[in-house]
Amino acid sequence: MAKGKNKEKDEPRRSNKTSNGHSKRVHHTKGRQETKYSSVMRQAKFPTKLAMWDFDHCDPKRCSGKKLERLGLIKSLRIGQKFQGIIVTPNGKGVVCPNDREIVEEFGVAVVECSWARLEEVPFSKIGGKFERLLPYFVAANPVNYGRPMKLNCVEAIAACLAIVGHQDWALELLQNFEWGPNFLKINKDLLEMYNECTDSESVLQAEKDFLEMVEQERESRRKLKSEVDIWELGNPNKKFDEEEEDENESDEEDEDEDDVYESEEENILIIDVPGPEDEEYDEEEEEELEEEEEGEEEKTKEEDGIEKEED
Ligand SMILES: C[S@@+](CC[C@H](N)C(=O)[O-])C[C@H]1O[C@@H](n2cnc3c(N)ncnc32)[C@H](O)[C@@H]1O
Repeated sequence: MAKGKNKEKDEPRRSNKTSNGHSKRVHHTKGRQETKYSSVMRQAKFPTKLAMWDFDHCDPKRCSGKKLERLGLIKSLRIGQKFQGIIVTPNGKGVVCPNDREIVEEFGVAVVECSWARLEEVPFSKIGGKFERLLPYFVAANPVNYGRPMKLNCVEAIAACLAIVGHQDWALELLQNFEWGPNFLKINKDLLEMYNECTDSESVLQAEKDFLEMVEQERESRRKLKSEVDIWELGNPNKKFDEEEEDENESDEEDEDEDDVYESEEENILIIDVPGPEDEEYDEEEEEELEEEEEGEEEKTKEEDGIEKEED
């Protein structure tokens, strides 16, 4: 039973045997009788069958498969037992596609609850079934692998499969059992819309390829744009280095620059010296600092001009 998170509504009492013929465990918590049967009822209520082969690799507190099991939404399968529905597995051949809808509706979805780091320990030949599938590109929303592509946990993998075949409602129903869950559908909204328009595995793979190419192109043009902007913001680099050399010779002034920040006594403003490429902490992305440097440089030039004129 999930700790204090049992959201099950009161269910009508039924036989005290589970679907496997085992006796239902009964827990007495704070005067309330909680039975495993409510879980069984929930599974019966979920619109399709969900199953997993659980290899007990993961911390039960963080394992999404185990949580689904505690909620009675998923059934554990034995090694050697095959599954008739769609099996979302790293061992899959094709990818899940909208054409899988009927299989999902009739026979359900299964996953392999194991650690990503211990996949080689999984006896894939002894589990699985006729419809083993990979998932196309998705980004994980779970706290363990947040933001990482492809490494979905079990509930995300099942939800992704349900959503691809057009059952976003079922996907959401499942994900809502996790605080972060609905975010999975939000961050993958565009991808899902794209996959929903496909038909078979090939068309999903093509959509995935187009999407990844588009992302790469956007990344490339952002990179180009940024480097152009940086060049303009830096001004004339030759001029900058000449000036720095001159500054180095003026050793008295240099002491004031020790922390790269000093105060202009005349105008009482902070002038920040932006580190150059030779400085250890130089960061190309600090655009704001570069802007301030330009302004600082202008101020400095004005000051120096003023001094020279006075000396003249
Ligand atoms: C490796 S387990 C990790 C489970 C995790 N410990 C949890 O809490 O859910 C995740 C399972 O989800 C399914 N899965 C996740 N991402 C997948 C993908 N890109 N392709 C196929 N199956 C995937 C597989 O069944 C995989 O074994």
